[in-house]
Amino acid sequence: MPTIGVLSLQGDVQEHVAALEFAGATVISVRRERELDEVDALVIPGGESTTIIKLAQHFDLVEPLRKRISGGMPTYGSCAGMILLADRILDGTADQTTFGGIDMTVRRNAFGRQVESFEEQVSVEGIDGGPFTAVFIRAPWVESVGPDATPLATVTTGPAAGKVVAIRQQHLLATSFHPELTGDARVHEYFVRMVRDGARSAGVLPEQRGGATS
Ligand SMILES: NC(=O)CC[C@H](N)C(=O)O
Repeated sequence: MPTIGVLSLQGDVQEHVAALEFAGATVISVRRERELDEVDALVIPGGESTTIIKLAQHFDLVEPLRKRISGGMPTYGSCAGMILLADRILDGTADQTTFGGIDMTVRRNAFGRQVESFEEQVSVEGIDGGPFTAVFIRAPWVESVGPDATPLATVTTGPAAGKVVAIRQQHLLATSFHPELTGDARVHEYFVRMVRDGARSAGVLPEQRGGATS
């Protein structure tokens, strides 16, 4: 069973922990580099990207995180987590940086001030069982996608129709919305499968993990 960390600096950490445990992962909180060293994969929660990056700087986590993310650690970011996985951002604060990893430009708070929060049915490529009730809370969207990343979902109605709200690049996954808030664990199950598949192809599971079936 893979150990998945949830970056626990700020944001809806507990909701991700619950969804990952439901999806069959062993979960730990990550706030220190030594905790990061223990995990096979990481979730960056929704919250406030400016606060998360500041706290990551405070805890000397930025470079270790960049190294793990670019080195192949499966990582999933929801909402603020999506912003933090973007190689480029728009409408960030003056000095706002990210961990990067996904070849995309993300616009913060893209859905507009009036629309602080809304729901929409969104189908995600590669995830069966019908559309998600996607909850957007001061959410980003993906403004443009580079050649290395693959969009998995777009908004279909309203002024934001056509905007990408879920994306994957190899071992990295991001959604503008918060599946951790709706009791629908399919995105987390998809991520746990990504972690297991990656570990298997790297020869880490199941042989070097004691042969347990996973
Ligand atoms: N729900 C969220 O994670 C909101 C993201 C927030 N607007 C940010 O810039 O980080």
